[in-house]
Amino acid sequence: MRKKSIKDLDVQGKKVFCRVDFNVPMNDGTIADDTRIRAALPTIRHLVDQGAIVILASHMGRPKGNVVEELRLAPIAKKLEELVGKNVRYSKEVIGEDVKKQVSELEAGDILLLENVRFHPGEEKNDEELAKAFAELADIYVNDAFGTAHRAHVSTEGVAKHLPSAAGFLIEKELEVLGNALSDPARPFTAIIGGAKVKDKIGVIDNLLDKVDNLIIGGGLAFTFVKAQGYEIGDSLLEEDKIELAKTFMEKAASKGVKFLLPIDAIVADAFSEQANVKVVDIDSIPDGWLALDIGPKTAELYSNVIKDSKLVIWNGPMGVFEMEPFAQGTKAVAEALAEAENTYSIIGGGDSARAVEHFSLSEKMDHISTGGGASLEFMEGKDLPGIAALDE
Ligand SMILES: Nc1ncnc2c1ncn2[C@@H]1O[C@H](COP(=O)(O)OP(=O)(O)O)[C@@H](O)[C@H]1O
Ligand SMILES: O=C(OP(=O)(O)O)[C@H](O)COP(=O)(O)O
Repeated sequence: MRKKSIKDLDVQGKKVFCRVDFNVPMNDGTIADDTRIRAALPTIRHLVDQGAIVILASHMGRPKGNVVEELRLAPIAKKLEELVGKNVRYSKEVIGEDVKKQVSELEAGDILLLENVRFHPGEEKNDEELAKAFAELADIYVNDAFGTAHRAHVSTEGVAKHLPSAAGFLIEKELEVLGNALSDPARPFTAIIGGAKVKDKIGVIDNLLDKVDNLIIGGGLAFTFVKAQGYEIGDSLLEEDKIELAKTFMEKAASKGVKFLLPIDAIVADAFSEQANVKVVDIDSIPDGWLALDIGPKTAELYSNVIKDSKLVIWNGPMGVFEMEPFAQGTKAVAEALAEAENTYSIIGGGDSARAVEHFSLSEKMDHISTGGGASLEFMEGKDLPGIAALDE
């Protein structure tokens, strides 16, 4: 069912409580990457232009209900001011008398940014009292925090139950792009799954096998599959209790005619370190005591060719430990193949893959970089995202 859009609302003179995802990477008090702030600008600008009184709420990091000085949103307010070109007020409180007073002083087109909502112990517990307190500040709730849409917290879900609600432009765009990709995919459709979180990604692999033509596996999670193929993997990442499941996925792929691509060679190291001894080995020759930390050059070439022959590619999770130079080549090769593939629509599923693409200065060449890692994964798994489910239809 289509959710109500911010476009369907008359917000002139109305107080709008708008949840955004300003959970940006910080480096010594400065914003290391403002992508998520920029991604929320269309909604914020629309609200300002339509004469709404804009109350913005976001989390940053995981302060677990405590006030953590380094996680205050003051630098975000400043950055936002620069980006929207107008004064942004900032409250050092999440909720309370001071917030109420500040809200009462706002006029149409004004913006107030509340303090990091996760400083309040009620936020992540989806506390009803906090939901009511937020709702009392406003007339309308807009959710534009796609990156946090998979969390059922007060500012993403609870508050929606107390106010008329709608989705912002970023959430709409993410749902449209990801939804189209999955419901009516251009073919050949290839999914690339990498990274380290085997447990988190098992569900999505199962679900994707019903949709894709090619499933490419890389990163640390590949080695549970390599082990399932019967090879020794040394000290590489392994989820012992997922080996049997990995086998069933390979069988499912075979029975569905889905090409299931696993590394055929790897870069192995004798320690998890940039200074380690490193060599390239075929996948059946990972030495005892060594760790596979990247796909090898033959695998990179194989994967690149499949990418270039695809019409649609979704990518979640790096191919190796790209943060360390000796293990960055596989991820770089995949990013470059996507950048060069002119007839391929590329979707990057947030998180570390987005960071990797940025790291190789290839972001501009991608068709869609999702602002949500976990959220885009849960969406691809076919799960309902609570932050979206709670919005009015
Ligand atoms: N072969 C590997 N062994 C161990 N860690 C790996 C390997 N390949 C990739 N990684 C690590 O996986 C991490 C990202 O995993 P994950 O969080 O699952 O991805 P994402 O954030 O894109 O969803 C990166 O920090 C990377 O260093
Ligand atoms: O950065 C986020 O998620 P992501 O790393 O999965 O993209 C979101 O802001 C959600 O943060 P959370 O995982 O602490 O709830």
